[in-house]
Amino acid sequence: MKILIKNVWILTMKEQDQIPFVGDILIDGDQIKEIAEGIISPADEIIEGKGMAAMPGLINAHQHTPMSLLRGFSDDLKLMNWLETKMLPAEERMTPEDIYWGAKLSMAEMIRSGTTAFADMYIHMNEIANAVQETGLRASLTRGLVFMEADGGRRISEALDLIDRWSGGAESRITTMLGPHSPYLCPPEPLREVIELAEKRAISVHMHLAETVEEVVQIRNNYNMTPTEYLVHNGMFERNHVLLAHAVHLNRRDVMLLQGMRGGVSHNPVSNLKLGCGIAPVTEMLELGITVGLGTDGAGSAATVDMYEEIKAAAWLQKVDYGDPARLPAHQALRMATVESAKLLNISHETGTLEVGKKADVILIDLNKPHLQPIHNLISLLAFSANGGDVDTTIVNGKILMRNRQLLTIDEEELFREVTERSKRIVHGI
Ligand SMILES: CSC[C@H]1O[C@@H](n2cnc3c(O)ncnc32)[C@H](O)[C@@H]1O
Ligand SMILES: [Zn+2]
Repeated sequence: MKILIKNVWILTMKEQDQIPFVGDILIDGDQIKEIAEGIISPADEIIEGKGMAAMPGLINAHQHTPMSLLRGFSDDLKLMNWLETKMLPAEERMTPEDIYWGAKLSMAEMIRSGTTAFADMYIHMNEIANAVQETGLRASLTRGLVFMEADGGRRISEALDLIDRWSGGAESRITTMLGPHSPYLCPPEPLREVIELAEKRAISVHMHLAETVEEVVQIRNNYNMTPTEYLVHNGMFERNHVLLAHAVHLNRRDVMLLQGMRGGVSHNPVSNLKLGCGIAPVTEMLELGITVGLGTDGAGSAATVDMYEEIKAAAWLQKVDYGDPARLPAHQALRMATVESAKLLNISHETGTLEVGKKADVILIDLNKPHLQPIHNLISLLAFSANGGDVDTTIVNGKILMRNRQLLTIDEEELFREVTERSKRIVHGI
């Protein structure tokens, strides 16, 4: 299948300060074949891009997709209380089919708001992989491992089963990681086992870190270390590529300990704001060369999985935290949501920028909207004025998943019917 996008504003995200230009993009199969002005080529589908902007699909570096079923069910609680009294009991009531439909609900929202790839940590990952296969998205899937319960061993076997069954699956759109949940739910011995397993099999690790003050206090009381020191002490960063979610409560020494790590940090500002967790030291990490991408966390905490909200929140938080409007400018926030997140998922050789030879993960944003005019500075508009509803077309791996805001791989009527019934049972037991 060949797709030719004509006369579109192009933002490749390849260089730091690329100036957007008007041109054409030719997609052949799953790859970008050419980016230039005036491309003449036969194509199966020609998209007139006049009045639109093309940019790399957004990459959500930390998600729990089925938690869309728990959206709006619990507000105004602190993280531990929210998790222990609301989320975990509801998750106990979720069947594998619920997980499938909840994941699909998140995927519909992601395609609609321009996300083309995401990193997911949850349970019943086989169902999520099936949903990825059907919807056409790109994903890094992780079975979350919690070791405070007796069946931690079974969960490791589930994690390995996911890896063996799905790595490279769905036309190579699926990759996998190992997911020890967090320092507070992973004691040293099983944590070290997971780290060794990850090293032996060259699998990346996806883990929550230092999300709350309470976590820092608990790890200090148990091990007389910060959560970051705890991971270093157990050998997390010696050889592994690691995707750390949150990293809100880091002291200066912690930030320095992360310098040079393979992988990096997924900043999830909306979830951190809503749960009252704090503001991550993003610009400090960036100054030390640590890769910082962007994620939403689950819709149970973030309320939406629209990455445009994260782009804005990330920038606003750094500006207000330092009292300096020059912190985290528009192009840097967009980089975090694309090329930097791709590094966290270990897929930057394939996606995260618009480049010849890379996978065709492209989104088109409709600029014919009052809030996107006039076009003085396209980068500023896309970072600070656009929202997920402005995405007109979403293409992943050369396949169109949404065109003119019509989803092509998901039946939304059926989806809404399923999630309405299922969420009632999960949340209210009816
Ligand atoms: C065992 S699968 C993943 C597990 O993580 C829980 N979760 C969702 N959001 C957060 C968060 O912000 N911090 C910590 N844990 C979170 C989710 O409910 C699943 O149980
Ligand atoms: Zn999370």
